[in-house]
Amino acid sequence: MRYLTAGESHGPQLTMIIEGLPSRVPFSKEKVDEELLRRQKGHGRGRRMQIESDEVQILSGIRFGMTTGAPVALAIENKDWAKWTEIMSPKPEQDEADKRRVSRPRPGHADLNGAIKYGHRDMRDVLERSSARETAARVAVGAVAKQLLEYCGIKVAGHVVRIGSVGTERLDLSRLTLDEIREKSEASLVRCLDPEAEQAMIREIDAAKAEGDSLGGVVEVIVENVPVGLGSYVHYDRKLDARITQAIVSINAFKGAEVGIGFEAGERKGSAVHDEILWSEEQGYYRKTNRLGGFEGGMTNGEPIVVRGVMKPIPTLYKPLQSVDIDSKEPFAASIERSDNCAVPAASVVAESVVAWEVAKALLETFTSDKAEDLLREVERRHQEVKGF
Ligand SMILES: Cc1cc2nc3c(=O)[nH]c(=O)nc-3n(C[C@H](O)[C@H](O)[C@H](O)COP(=O)(O)O)c2cc1C
Ligand SMILES: C=C(O[C@@H]1CC(C(=O)O)=C[C@@H](OP(=O)(O)O)[C@H]1O)C(=O)O
Repeated sequence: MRYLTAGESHGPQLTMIIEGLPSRVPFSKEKVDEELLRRQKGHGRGRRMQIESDEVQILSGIRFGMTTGAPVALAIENKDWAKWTEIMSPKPEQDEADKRRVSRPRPGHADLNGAIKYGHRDMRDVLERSSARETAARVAVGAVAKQLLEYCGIKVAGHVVRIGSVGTERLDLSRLTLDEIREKSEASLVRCLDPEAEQAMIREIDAAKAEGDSLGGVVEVIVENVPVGLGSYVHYDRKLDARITQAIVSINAFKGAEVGIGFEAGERKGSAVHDEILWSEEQGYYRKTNRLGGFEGGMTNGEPIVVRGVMKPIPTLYKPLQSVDIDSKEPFAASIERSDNCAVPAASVVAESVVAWEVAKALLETFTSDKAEDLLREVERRHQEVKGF
């Protein structure tokens, strides 16, 4: 299974094609739209989110609420395009657009490297595609993957565990169901499960905004009821933990990812890291702890997948950063009209989506199926097999 996205931030639309989905996967447009709305929300978002009201258009591969097995093509309109038609015009008449050429690279963005790499003197040709607007496309694709996972009994939830200096304790998953995590994060303005931390995060976002500054943070994604043995130890590019962390770092502004206790493992002794193996008639094999976040040897071990990603602060600041004009080579202080000042809550939805995609893809690699019923049968068989193994 694979997907491609196309589209510029201020172009007419985002376009997605998903190939390799089995047939007969239940599909709801409303569920995709719900995910798109979740990505638009969160304290700290800028004015662009008041202009957009993301809604998916289904162009192929779905009939009467089910996938047909054909490629699924989706689109999301950019409402802001109406104001950008001239500047984003594909026609050769460039006079007006030329006057509005972007010659000032923004620190922390793809602008300068992208311009050098692709030979653009107008950095709009870089920034339009490098913009995180593309994450809307990935959430739509992830929402399709989530529906495939849901059909197989696999649940995904995400939440925010840090914004700036405010962090939360690690969750005890034996005391909280995934539905509760989803419910609580949904009720929070910053997708944080701890109400006290939520208030402190909001205060910190507001304070940074007042100073013309921005904030990053850390998000966590949990996937539950994953069959044992997705991914493989036999080759580097089949290790599912590696593919998931790659997917997280591929989200705009993400600078790192960890599985389970992640970097903390480097500080602890082995006995405080590895998860002992137990067996019972009722549960089959299980672990007392899940410090390794559901992975051993690049494969799922049946425990919940727990991954985190760290997002750097938004690079476009109201408090200008210094840069150099590529025409005059003169220094300038970058000024802006609008930007998010914290997009960590939105990014947690993107993180859920890319993780859901990777798990769904690995599921289909392990249990190759043309139709959804065959996939479900194989997944259930694996769950049974593990108990008696
Ligand atoms: C949901 C989301 C919203 C974002 N919004 C902005 C924004 O409004 N302004 C900005 O400068 N960067 C924003 N970013 C981050 C930039 O897109 C990103 O830092 C930039 O493309 C450079 O890529 P890199 O940080 O991955 O190197 C956002 C990122 C995400 C995930
Ligand atoms: C459009 C989205 O995010 C955008 C991501 C972004 C960036 O530089 O990454 C910059 C801003 O865009 P604009 O310059 O049009 O205000 C954000 O609004 C979105 O999340 O849908």
